[in-house]
Amino acid sequence: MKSVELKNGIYWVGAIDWDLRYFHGYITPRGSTYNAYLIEDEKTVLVDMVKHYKAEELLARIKDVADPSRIDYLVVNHIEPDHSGSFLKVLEAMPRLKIVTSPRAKKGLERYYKKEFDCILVDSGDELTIGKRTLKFVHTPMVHWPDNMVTYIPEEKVLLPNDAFGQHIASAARFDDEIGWDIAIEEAGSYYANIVYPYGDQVNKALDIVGQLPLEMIAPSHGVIWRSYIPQLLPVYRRWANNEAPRRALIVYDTMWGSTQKMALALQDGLESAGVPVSVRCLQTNHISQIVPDVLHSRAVFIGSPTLNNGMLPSVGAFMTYLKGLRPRRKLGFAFGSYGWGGQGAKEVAAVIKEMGWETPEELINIVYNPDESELEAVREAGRKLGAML
Ligand SMILES: Cc1cc2nc3c(=O)[nH]c(=O)nc-3n(C[C@H](O)[C@H](O)[C@H](O)COP(=O)(O)O)c2cc1C
Repeated sequence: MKSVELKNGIYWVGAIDWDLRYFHGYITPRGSTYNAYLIEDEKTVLVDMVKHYKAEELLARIKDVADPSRIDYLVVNHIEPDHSGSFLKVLEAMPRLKIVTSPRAKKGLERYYKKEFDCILVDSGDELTIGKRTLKFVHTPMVHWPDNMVTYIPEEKVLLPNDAFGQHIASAARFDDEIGWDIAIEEAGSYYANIVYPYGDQVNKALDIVGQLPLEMIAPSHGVIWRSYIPQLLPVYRRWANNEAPRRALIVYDTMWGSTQKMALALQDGLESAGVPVSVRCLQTNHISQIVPDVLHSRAVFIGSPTLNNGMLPSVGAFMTYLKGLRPRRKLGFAFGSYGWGGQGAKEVAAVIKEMGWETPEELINIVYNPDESELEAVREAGRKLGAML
């Protein structure tokens, strides 16, 4: 297994997970990578690791550059098992290694691996000299776990930010320009929407620091390494963190007998006639994790559910639970649906929308059984009205 030299003695030594399709509830059609980095200087440093079943691949790629037994430091930027799962095997192969991490990560490692570890604990702003180069650590708590930190190498202008700026892509390409902006940013958006979305305030704080650093390379822990598209990437991340979305609409719904679907399509019609580009996602054919990137990229979001047994459909319930946890803000939208006698489905959706603090010019549109043409026209009109407000 080969390593890839990124820059003067800095190597990618990670693992490629070609078969990964499910990542803690998130569908990953392109697979992923777990990126680890080796820095060769007077001291040899491994930054981050890989998932448990990829330990051998990590060690093989390290051996391409250095004898693992002479590695001096392991920097743990984040303890989540997709990065730390190989930790015990790494410690076994690297007996002289000293662990460099944050106090919170040390506690987390000890909980996960049921042992005490001697660590060099670093605070935000601390530096470690490894020869000609310096490693500078910046804590970025809750981007997206409490232990998160990033490592910066000022002499090389390289940032190793772990999960920030990541994307789930398995590829022979190691760099953004090898895969192209469109795929890299699409997957970065999907990653942001599914994993980082709730932490916009913390991302903004991290961007305030990162934005000041001279950057030639951002090497995250998943996907391709950013070297050509950094000037485009940082403003996009800032917009996501600020919950700024373009003038687009998303309609998400499920249906049992087609009535809520008719309403969804009438809404689409109304929005389109107001000149708003619309995505329509039925929960029978789209996984919730593939819909939330559209939430990120849409200023308006409409959610439809029929009523089943005094509540919303379970598929819509799962979507609402996921969505609420991701805390999307600055959205416009309303609930809609068809019902027979109680109408609680759309009402439950409306209650969650209210809880999320979205602007709702129409609170909800709830129609008994199969909508007739005049009712569909009212839905179309609501779409046109809201489209004009966007
Ligand atoms: C199994 C089942 C349970 C239902 N339970 C309720 C209910 O508790 N309250 C209600 O108002 N309507 C209930 N309905 C009626 C549906 O909400 C109604 O048929 C609606 O028009 C379905 O919309 P759809 O065509 O978009 O699926 C139920 C329908 C089915 C099939």
